[in-house]
Amino acid sequence: MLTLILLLFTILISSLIFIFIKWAEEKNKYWSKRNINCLKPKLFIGNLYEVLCGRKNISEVQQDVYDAFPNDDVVGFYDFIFPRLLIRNPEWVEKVAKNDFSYFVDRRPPLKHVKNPLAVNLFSMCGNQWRVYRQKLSPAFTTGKLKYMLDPLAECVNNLLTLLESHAGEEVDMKETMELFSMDVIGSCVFGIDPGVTKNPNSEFRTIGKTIFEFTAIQQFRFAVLTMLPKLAKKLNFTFFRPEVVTYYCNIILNTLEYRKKNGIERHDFIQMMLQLQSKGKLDSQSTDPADDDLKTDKTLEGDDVQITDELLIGTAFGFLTAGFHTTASSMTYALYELSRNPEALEKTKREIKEQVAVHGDITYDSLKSMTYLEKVLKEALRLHPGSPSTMRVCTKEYKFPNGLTMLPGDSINIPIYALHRDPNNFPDPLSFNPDRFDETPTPGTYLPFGDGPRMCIGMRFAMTAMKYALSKVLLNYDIQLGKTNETPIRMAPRGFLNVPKKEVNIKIIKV
Ligand code: HEM
Repeated sequence: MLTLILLLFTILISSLIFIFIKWAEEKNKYWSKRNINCLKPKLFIGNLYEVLCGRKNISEVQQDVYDAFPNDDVVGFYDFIFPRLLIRNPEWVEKVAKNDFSYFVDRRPPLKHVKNPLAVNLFSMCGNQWRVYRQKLSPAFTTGKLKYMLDPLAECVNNLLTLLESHAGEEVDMKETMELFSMDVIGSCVFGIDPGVTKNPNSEFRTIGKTIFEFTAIQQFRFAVLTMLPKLAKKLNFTFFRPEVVTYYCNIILNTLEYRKKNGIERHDFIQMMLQLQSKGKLDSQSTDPADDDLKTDKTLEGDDVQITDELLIGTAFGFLTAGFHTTASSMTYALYELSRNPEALEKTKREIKEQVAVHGDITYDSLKSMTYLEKVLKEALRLHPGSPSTMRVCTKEYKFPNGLTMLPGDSINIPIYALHRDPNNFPDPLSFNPDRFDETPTPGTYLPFGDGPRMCIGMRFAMTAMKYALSKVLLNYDIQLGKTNETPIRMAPRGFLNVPKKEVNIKIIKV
């Protein structure tokens, strides 16, 4: 009897495993059935094998797929079991991100099974809710508002200079230093507190913040379950962020909100603007500056509304932290790294900064605006090392590409930013650092460090201002030389969603 039960049990388990494997094999035929080229995916992990075993970063893996089919407009990619259409043709990139945006409004399908205040933010919002909230939030990022943001930024830059002062004449790990600076900026300008991260790298804001971005094997497993089996994830009470992280950031915002409301305190930062949004329903000042044109949104939605709850404010601030921290830190690190390897570009940048300081008396908002070469240096650093490997869109209504290829609601699209930036058809001699290539505007759909279209990075202007401000102050005070102990070329950390240097990036700083 026991033998029979064991036999039946073995047959049952084997059949289940067989069905599961057949199901996964079927998933891996998605692109071949649609006659779209792709590199052979592995069972359950798709094209992510080299990422999961730590050999390559997701940008490099997507570039391999992109480069494998140089004559195709699109190629197939498998993110675990999920098929994504990777777009190679820049005109089609423009269609998805900009011209036919109404078919591709969302970044991902709605996160129906996620119950977590930190998940409610602009990045993950969908449809009309996203449109309305983006429209409400956009004025916070206009040129006019950013000018005021220089006050809290100045404090962070001073702390950075104090930190560098104590290491003058030495090799400094810029990866670590810029991460500290970037955390200070988010703490001060977004959360409205003085996180003291540059002064004390072991502060709670930094140590807890660091865990958000750790992509350990357990995190990878949780992420895989959350994305592939969201219902099971809910049953198992899985969240992407650990409960103590959620509690910590919720408390900071709630305490700041309460303190400001109670004491009538006002400060030039994002939390203040979000408080205004909560009390008045909108932010004052609609910008007429043409530089703010990309922030213009859909006016027809002015009648609709999104309730600005405390939960939404918490999610927004946390969203700014996750979207802005690593991207800003690594862009500055890469800019300094490239400048330290390119003495001519470094000299030109330093000369421009000195000239502008002579004209304006100091580093001001207007002097930063006039630093056009520094801007090109940052643009070129962002071309070679974009913070984000790619960006996503999901098809929300049936759509046909010019060759007749049909996208169905739910089909997922990937715009491979890194691969597009390194394609010699888009940028000749793509691996060389040449800021002057930005004397001409890149072909639309080829250069997207901040994404493109109505859903592009809302923090772009803030990030550029913060980076220009800090870099100009650093280069006004220091000469820089590439450290002797770096790996060349520096490699990207293989795990995680963003392009971050794998190891330290040492640069010698010499006081001038
Ligand atoms: C160098 C720094 C940064 C880079 C390279 C960067 C890059 C990006 C990219 C590629 C996207 C996706 C855009 C798309 O899908 O078309 C994005 C979205 C976003 N970024 Fe940034 N970002 C940076 C800094 C920041 C900062 C400092 C903030 C906040 C203060 C921020 C907030 C956001 C938000 C909220 C979104 C989602 C926008 C939406 O869906 O409407 N980013 N960013």
